[in-house]
Amino acid sequence: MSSASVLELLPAVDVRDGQAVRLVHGESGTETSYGSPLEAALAWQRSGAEWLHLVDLDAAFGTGDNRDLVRQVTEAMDIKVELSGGIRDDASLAAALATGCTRVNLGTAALETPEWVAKVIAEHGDKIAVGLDVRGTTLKGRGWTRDGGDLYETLARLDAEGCARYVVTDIAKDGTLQGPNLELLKNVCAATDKPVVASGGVSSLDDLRALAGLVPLGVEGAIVGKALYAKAFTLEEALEAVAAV
Ligand SMILES: O=C(O)c1ccccc1NCC(=O)[C@H](O)[C@H](O)COP(=O)(O)O
Repeated sequence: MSSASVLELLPAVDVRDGQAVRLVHGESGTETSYGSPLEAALAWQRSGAEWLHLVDLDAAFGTGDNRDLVRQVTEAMDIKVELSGGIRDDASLAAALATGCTRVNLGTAALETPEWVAKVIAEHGDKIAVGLDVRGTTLKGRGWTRDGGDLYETLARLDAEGCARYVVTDIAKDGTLQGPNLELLKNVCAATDKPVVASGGVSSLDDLRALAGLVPLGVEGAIVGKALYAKAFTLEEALEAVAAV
């Protein structure tokens, strides 16, 4: 479990075809574009973010990659960066870690090549997080398009392998501004002692306060995407709201 008492906020920059975008339910083709990923990342940094959640959606979907741009954005940051999307083998992991990011988030690999994931967890420790992206309790890989087994069975296996942290996304909520799935997060926290980063659905400062209320259970951080781009609140307001809980 995390020792931090204030919920960490990770503003998201999801990159598709060189642009910062947000998707609905993570579905390819539902993109709303928000311009330059570097400008977006710098704006979150200026607003006081301590973390950036940076996703290469093309790498996740297998429609190419934005590797050079992702490296450029990561190198421009003075803050911690969590990299996600298409990190599935030695080459993509080496490229991700070479950007100087703080940690990477593995998704599909944890479902399809568990032996490799166990090996890199053993090698890299808390530089590796695993994304548990679910519909109901079924995990999804390959850009959230393919079933990948049961959430709790996979969580038990990864815990036994020493996985340091989980990024938990309810795909039904992602990009919808419908609020996070607090029940799912509580259930995951009850099933593991490792810190959990919540992702998907944040719509308001009250959602963030509710997530901050789960810090004692093991929720360490929250990824915020659409709500910031849609200007539901500012990052400054969000940081203030979670600091007051
Ligand atoms: O993270 C991935 O690898 C990924 C793969 C395929 C589709 C989406 C993916 N990530 C999306 C995110 O991490 C979002 O930025 C995050 O869940 C924010 O959601 P929201 O606040 O609801 O916009």
